[in-house]
Amino acid sequence: MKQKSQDKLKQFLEFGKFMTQNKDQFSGIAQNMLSTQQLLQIKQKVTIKQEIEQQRDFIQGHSHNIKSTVADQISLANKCPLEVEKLKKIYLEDLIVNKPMENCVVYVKTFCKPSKMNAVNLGIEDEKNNHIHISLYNQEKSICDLKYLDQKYPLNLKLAIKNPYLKMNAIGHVFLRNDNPENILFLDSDLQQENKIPKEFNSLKQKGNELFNQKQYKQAVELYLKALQLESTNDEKIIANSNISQTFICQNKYQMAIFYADRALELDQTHQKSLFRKATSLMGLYDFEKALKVFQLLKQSAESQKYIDECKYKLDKQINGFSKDEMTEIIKYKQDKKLVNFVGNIEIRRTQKMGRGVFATKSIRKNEIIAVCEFVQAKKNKDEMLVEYKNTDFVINLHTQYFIREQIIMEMQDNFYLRKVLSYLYRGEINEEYQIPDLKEVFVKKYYKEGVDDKIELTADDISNIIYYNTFGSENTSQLIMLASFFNHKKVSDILQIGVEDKVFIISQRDIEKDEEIFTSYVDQNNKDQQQVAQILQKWGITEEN
Ligand SMILES: C[S@@+](CC[C@H](N)C(=O)[O-])C[C@H]1O[C@@H](n2cnc3c(N)ncnc32)[C@H](O)[C@@H]1O
Repeated sequence: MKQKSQDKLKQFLEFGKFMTQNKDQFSGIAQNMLSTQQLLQIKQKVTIKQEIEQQRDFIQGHSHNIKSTVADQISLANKCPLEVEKLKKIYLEDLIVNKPMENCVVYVKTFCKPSKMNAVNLGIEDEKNNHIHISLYNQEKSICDLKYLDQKYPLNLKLAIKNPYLKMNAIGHVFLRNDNPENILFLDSDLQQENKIPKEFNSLKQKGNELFNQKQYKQAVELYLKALQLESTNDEKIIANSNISQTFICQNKYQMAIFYADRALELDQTHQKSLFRKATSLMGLYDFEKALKVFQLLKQSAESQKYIDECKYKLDKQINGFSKDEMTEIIKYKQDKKLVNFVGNIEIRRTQKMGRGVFATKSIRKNEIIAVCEFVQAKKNKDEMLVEYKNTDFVINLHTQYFIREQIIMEMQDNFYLRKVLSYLYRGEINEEYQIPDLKEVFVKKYYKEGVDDKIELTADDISNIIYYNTFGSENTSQLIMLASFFNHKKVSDILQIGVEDKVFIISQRDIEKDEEIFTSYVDQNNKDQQQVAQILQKWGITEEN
């Protein structure tokens, strides 16, 4: 394990040098800012997982010496008593090192399998995605029987930790320590909750609604689906489908919301809530034209009129064009919700001379939102810079490139989707037979073919190449906008890219005909230094500008 991380560090350093030697490569545009908090959380989670896995490997290697005793029979006796509700609820980030937090409780769930040395070691996360290692002392008398531990501490086991104590040990390792088993309360794991599920439609619906109100959407959907499996009446089916639709709206999963609203509407095409939910979802997908038609099916009321007016306004703007400022405003309007991925009327096709490119499948109007997709970004953070790269501002930019790579490698370990998207970019760059991804499947549905896609592997070198050819950077930030990487270069860009939160909006800057190729510009459009522009483009293999 140690060797592995040393190798990784070596690769990073080599990559940094490579970046410095090729610094002209990395000019371009970048506007958005994203905190490094996300990266640190991922790093933390991966590190804890690795530590605990290492211990488990060790235990497995010595299992012939280890026996569990009768005292270790599984017991979930210390179920959560009510008194915990009187304690102050805090999060992992509120803890102070070496100070027991009296009369407080932190709610967490496990995210990896347990191990045991002197204490039982668990990786836990709270509702804010903070992760930490916890050591439970005095829980088990015997040493370590992994089968037993796995049963007692399953994944996603919910725990309430009373009077949590964050400890720093002699070598600076910070972890939660618990010596008193009574302070660890086993709440229900998802598995145990199964047994409590009611068997009758109304109770299922009611329980689903309760979970919905607590924003436990996934669990609520499960109950509504269970209710649908019963021999329910049409009215009941309508309610359950419509409620599922609403649950997906709350998660900004509009395609799914439409699917379930439609199932309710198949049984009653005038069901008001389902019509409303479908129309709202279509708005969420920026399909104002269809949304308007559905809103117009609602019974007339002041409220439905309000939605119709809003929808008409947006449709009119979509047809007649937004100014850049208006567009930014509209996008901001969505900021209070979590943004979703969207792919409009575009697809990837082969070009004559430039490998793959992005083409319009229908005519696209000026200022239309062509796509919304996530991106990976690193921003300058002086504290985290490596000493060797501290000298010039330019090098800071190189560091962000380097940092992105680190971030991607960390994220890829758990994020299959990211691996898949990157594999399309990478193979596109090296293979004659460029792969043609279905953008909707990859970016919106995040579709996955078991047995085929799970073989995707990318080495650190592959990632370096992807970043080398696809990342844009400025002095402060570097971005890898995966979907945007399929656009070829032209002097004057056809598109505008606006970053909002963790997404980039790709917006047309002119009317585009069906079947036309859509281009972006790889260089800063304000750069008047022709020689420099030519040099930058040459490195992309572009000698003549179209
Ligand atoms: C970000 S990728 C664009 C997608 C790429 N065509 C593909 O199939 O993966 C950049 C690469 O596309 C090619 N390319 C883009 N614009 C070009 C242009 N105007 N002329 C020639 N090649 C171009 C170059 O090979 C460049 O390195």
